Amino acid sequence: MSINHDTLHIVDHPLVQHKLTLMRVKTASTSSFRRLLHELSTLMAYEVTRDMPVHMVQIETPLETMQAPMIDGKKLVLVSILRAGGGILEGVLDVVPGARVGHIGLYRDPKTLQAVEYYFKMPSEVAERDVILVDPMLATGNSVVAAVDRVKSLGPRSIKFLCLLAAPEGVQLLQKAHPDVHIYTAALDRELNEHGYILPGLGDAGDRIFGTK
Ligand SMILES: O=P(O)(O)OC[C@H]1O[C@H](OP(=O)(O)OP(=O)(O)O)[C@H](O)[C@@H]1O
Ligand SMILES: O=c1cc[nH]c(=O)[nH]1
Ligand SMILES: [Mg+2]
Repeated sequence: MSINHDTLHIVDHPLVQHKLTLMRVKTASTSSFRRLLHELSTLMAYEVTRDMPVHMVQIETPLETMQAPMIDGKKLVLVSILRAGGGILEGVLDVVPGARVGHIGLYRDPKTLQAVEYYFKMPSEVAERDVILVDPMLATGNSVVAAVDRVKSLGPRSIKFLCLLAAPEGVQLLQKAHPDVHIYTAALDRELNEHGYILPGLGDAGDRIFGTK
């Protein structure tokens, strides 16, 4: 199966690419890794929200009355896949502070690489809202497919997935399971290794964000 590039958006802005390179370097400290992830997420938020609906409101400038566009941030639901999704969530919330937030706790079983759910908490109104799922890594795709399965059962209007790094295997799995979900990533890396880690990748995102291991 090949990749559908119509629903895969690689954010190739030089600032995004520069910061991603700094994050990949193995000697990057926990604090700089976390800061870069935050900055990168803010930049990528521009792309993933590009087609957000706006409505016109009447305002008074110092000189006259005009109709001007506004978004309704509350219509957006950000869903963070714990743990590592939290790093992206904070950056996106900086630019869409009114968004509602849900969390899904998932970890990969190291042997089977299947996603195991341990937490699920969503805002009360997800039906007919636009959802952006966030997690830095799309490796086998098992975690994001499990997350989309859960969120879809709540009837949102749309779901997008925002990550930092994607492997071809994970993109294909997500596109096969949920062809309607657009994927936004800073890079499409080469492949997975035998432990399901992305190559060349950046290592274990959760461990690098939180300084565990
Ligand atoms: O596409 P997949 O093969 O499912 O892998 C990607 C998942 O692996 C990582 O989480 P991990 O399981 O390490 O949990 P953590 O965020 O708690 O470290 C990452 O943050 C994704 O959620
Ligand atoms: O390379 C990988 C794959 C899964 N999860 C990570 O944090 N990194
Ligand atoms: Mg991890």
